[in-house]
Amino acid sequence: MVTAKVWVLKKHFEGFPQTSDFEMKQEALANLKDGELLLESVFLSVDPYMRPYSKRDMKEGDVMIGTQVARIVESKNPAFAVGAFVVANRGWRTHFISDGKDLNLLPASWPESLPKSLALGTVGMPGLTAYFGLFEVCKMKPGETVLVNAAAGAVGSVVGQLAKIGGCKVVGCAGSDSKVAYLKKIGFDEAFNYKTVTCLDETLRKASPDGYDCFFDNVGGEFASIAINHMKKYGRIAVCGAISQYNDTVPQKGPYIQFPMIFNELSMKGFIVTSWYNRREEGVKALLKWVLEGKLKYHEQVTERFENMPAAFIGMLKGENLGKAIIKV
Ligand SMILES: NC(=O)C1=CN([C@@H]2O[C@H](COP(=O)(O)OP(=O)(O)OC[C@H]3O[C@@H](n4cnc5c(N)ncnc54)[C@H](OP(=O)(O)O)[C@@H]3O)[C@@H](O)[C@H]2O)C=CC1
Ligand SMILES: CCCCCCC/C=C/C=O
Repeated sequence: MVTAKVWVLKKHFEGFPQTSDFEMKQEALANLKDGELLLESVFLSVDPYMRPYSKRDMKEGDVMIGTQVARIVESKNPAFAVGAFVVANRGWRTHFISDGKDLNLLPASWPESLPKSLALGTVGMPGLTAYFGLFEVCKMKPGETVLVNAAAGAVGSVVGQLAKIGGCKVVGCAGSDSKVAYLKKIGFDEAFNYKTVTCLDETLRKASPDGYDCFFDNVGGEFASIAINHMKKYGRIAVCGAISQYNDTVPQKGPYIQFPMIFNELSMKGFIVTSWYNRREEGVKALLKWVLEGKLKYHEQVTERFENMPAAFIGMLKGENLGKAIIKV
């Protein structure tokens, strides 16, 4: 019999998550029935959505939500061979049993040269968020100027590079000078540290005096309120995330957005990446191709050991990650 380690939400987060809000437990897994598989997590993902979704969808004592790349260690299902790797959505667990219906096999064409953890990042959910958010929600066109915040993270770093692939000028910001240097290295035309600029309004104007056609907003709050005034006529805003607000205990009061929306005839659309998953295969194929061609660079912030998942999650929310935050079990 296999015993899985799992992390549960011991206490709902109040403000910034604390390690004491989590508890590690053990779960005895039953023997496999016909049609079932036993899987072990190899890489797990910590993502910002876990913070707002924990409040919306979880109760205390539930296993933390999340995805993993897992290896099939035992199979009583002829459609799944032992040794194959899958992406699963089974939460913070070291091992689990599946009937195969909720698994996505890694593409057979997955190259040996690429880490399988990319299926949780650049070639996974965050990469797909950038792909559909930029091409479908922002409807980015060649020659335009794109603004993205949280640009050195899992989604933002792909947004900026896809904008370059698509023939745009790209401006990004991040929370440290080393992240800014990374953005320049991967091809951003302009990049700045939003924590140290003296005037965000002036910095945005200087980076693109004519304004922005597309704004891929990962952050919300004050940044978005200022950036909206820098949109060009008919500009498009993809409301992807609002990480600056996820840990607020008192909702922020923003300036009101009607004036720039009306006078510049802007479009602003929120989206959830999974609504585009009917085209998941197309997105994965495109992202994988660009990675293999060297046009789409990636960086992963790998935390070793399942035991360190809460620390990795909290660290990611604090900005300790460059690129995708990953846990290697
Ligand atoms: N709509 C959708 O379907 C999806 C939305 N998202 C959203 O996209 C955003 C980025 O996600 P992801 O790329 O996975 O995460 P990241 O890898 O970018 O990690 C989060 C980053 O957010 C930045 N950050 C944290 N707090 C603040 C703050 N107060 N102000 C500005 N930046 C902050 C930090 O970088 P720094 O050092 O630069 O501050 C941190 O590294 C999130 O808002 C997330 O919720 C993600 C996936 C799908
Ligand atoms: C199967 C994983 C689903 C992830 C959906 C993420 C949506 C994110 C919203 C904001 O961060």
